[in-house]
Amino acid sequence: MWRRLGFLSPAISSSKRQNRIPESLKLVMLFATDAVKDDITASRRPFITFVLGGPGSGKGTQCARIASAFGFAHLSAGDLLREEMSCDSKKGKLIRDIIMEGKIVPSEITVHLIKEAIMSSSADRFLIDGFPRSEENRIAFETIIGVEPNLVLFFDCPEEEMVKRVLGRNQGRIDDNIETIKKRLKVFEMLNLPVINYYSAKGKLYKINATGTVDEIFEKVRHLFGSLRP
Ligand SMILES: Nc1ncnc2c1ncn2[C@@H]1O[C@H](COP(=O)(O)OP(=O)(O)O)[C@@H](O)[C@H]1O
Ligand SMILES: Nc1ccn([C@H]2C[C@H](O)[C@@H](COP(=O)(O)OP(=O)(O)O)O2)c(=O)n1
Ligand SMILES: [Mg+2]
Repeated sequence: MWRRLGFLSPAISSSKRQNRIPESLKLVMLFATDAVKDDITASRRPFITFVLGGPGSGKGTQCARIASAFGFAHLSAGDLLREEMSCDSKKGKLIRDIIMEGKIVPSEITVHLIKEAIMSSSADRFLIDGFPRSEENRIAFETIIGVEPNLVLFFDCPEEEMVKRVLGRNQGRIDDNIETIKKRLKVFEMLNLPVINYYSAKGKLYKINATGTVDEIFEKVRHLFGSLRP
């Protein structure tokens, strides 16, 4: 199956940028012992799908459809961070400032939130929406949670369409403005494309053209998940 996905995913031009792992994350990785990993993987091996794509490419919209049609639990990294951001704490303020700037929150914070969400769910299949957004995110997940995704979806959408959708989103998000979206598009290209290339090379990537109506896009997604039987 994965070989087939690899065949379906055309190679994406690679980024020359290197992502550096910060010292703080190296420490977390050092202490991510097997005992910690076993929290999630000892009694079960959930089917994990990462859902990637630029801001406004339709990840959240399609995840909601996949979750209800195929029984996945939908974990949005952005939603988890926004929930944490609403806390009146130093960490909440840090997350708010980073999101406003269109940058990526330190991986130890995001992976911790995802880990808690997986552990408090009894689901056997997860959509992890908007993660990993950088090589640092990806490596932190693999190290701390100790599993790799079974499948990676990439919603490929032209920039002008993404900008139009984000500006029309109307959900009161602090980052849905033209200044932040411009920064987010740069960050997407610099940090997220290398992750997409990584999974493409591993034959785990399924690239979906994200233009068209929600129904048209979901038809392609439905076809993929219908053939999976996770
Ligand atoms: N295929 C589509 N065509 C037009 N608008 C869309 C489509 N898919 C999603 N949208 C709208 O675009 C906005 C961004 O979609 P969303 O699912 O939040 O994207 P993402 O999670 O990738 O940022 C939302 O207002 C959503 O209703
Ligand atoms: N893995 C992640 C996911 C989101 N974030 C932060 C930075 C992102 O710009 C914001 C919003 O992410 P979210 O996935 O909700 O955004 P979109 O649905 O793509 O518009 O959250 C992060 O730092 N790391
Ligand atoms: Mg989203």
